[in-house]
Amino acid sequence: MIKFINVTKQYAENSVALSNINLTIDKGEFLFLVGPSGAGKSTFIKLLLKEIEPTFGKILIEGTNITKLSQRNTPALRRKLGVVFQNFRLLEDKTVYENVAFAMEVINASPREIRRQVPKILGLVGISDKAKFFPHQLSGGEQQRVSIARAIVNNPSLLIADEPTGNLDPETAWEIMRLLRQINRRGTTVLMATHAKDIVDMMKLRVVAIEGGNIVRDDMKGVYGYED
Ligand SMILES: Nc1ncnc2c1ncn2[C@@H]1O[C@H](COP(=O)(O)OP(=O)(O)OP(=O)(O)O)[C@@H](O)[C@H]1O
Repeated sequence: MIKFINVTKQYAENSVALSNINLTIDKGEFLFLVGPSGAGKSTFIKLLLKEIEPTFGKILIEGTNITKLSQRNTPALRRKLGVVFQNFRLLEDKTVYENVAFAMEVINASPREIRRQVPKILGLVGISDKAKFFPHQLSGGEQQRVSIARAIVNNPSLLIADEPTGNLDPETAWEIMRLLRQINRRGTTVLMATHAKDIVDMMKLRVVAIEGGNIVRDDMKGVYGYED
């Protein structure tokens, strides 16, 4: 469903963030993206989100070459992608329910669909009892559940998680991992960039390691492979 074909991203003349990357991610996979700081992980994610454009090469998402996509068609692409960040990025002046509903409002879902879908997703991520709370009234793990709910409420085919456990204690981090794996088992492809060695080593899933803009490892049932 995702293909990077000879993708290079050069920010400046002497700064190549990704160098001739070729990678295929199949539908339903769970993939960890690892590598030292500055390796190119965020650049990889920004390219998928079309926040930046590759210098060379193309990126296909479900057969669509996103590098060729017009601005008019970019929202349709973004609908296929859900994103979760380390620092949650919830709207502080909206309740849990409203945060998730808002993601549906911006794609013009009907009020009826929203009333039906939001409670269902809050249930799925295990946060129904906090629907009327504001983000500052929630623990970090609960806030991350809300941000996951928001990311999946429009049924994206790919969920991108950029360090989703980075701000959580180990126990809460594992709860979030169980949730991401559950969402993956329901059919959503998951791409997770992380520095969480224990999690990567325990889960025995596909691991792609980037160093200096190159893919240096791509293993099924891989390991983290770094000491930090
Ligand atoms: N806007 C930019 N302009 C110039 N160089 C950049 C820019 N963004 C990133 N880079 C460079 O590209 C390289 C890859 O950066 P990137 O942010 O993708 O790394 P990363 O693997 O996500 O790191 P981390 O694990 O610390 O988040 C780095 O050398 C970085 O300095």
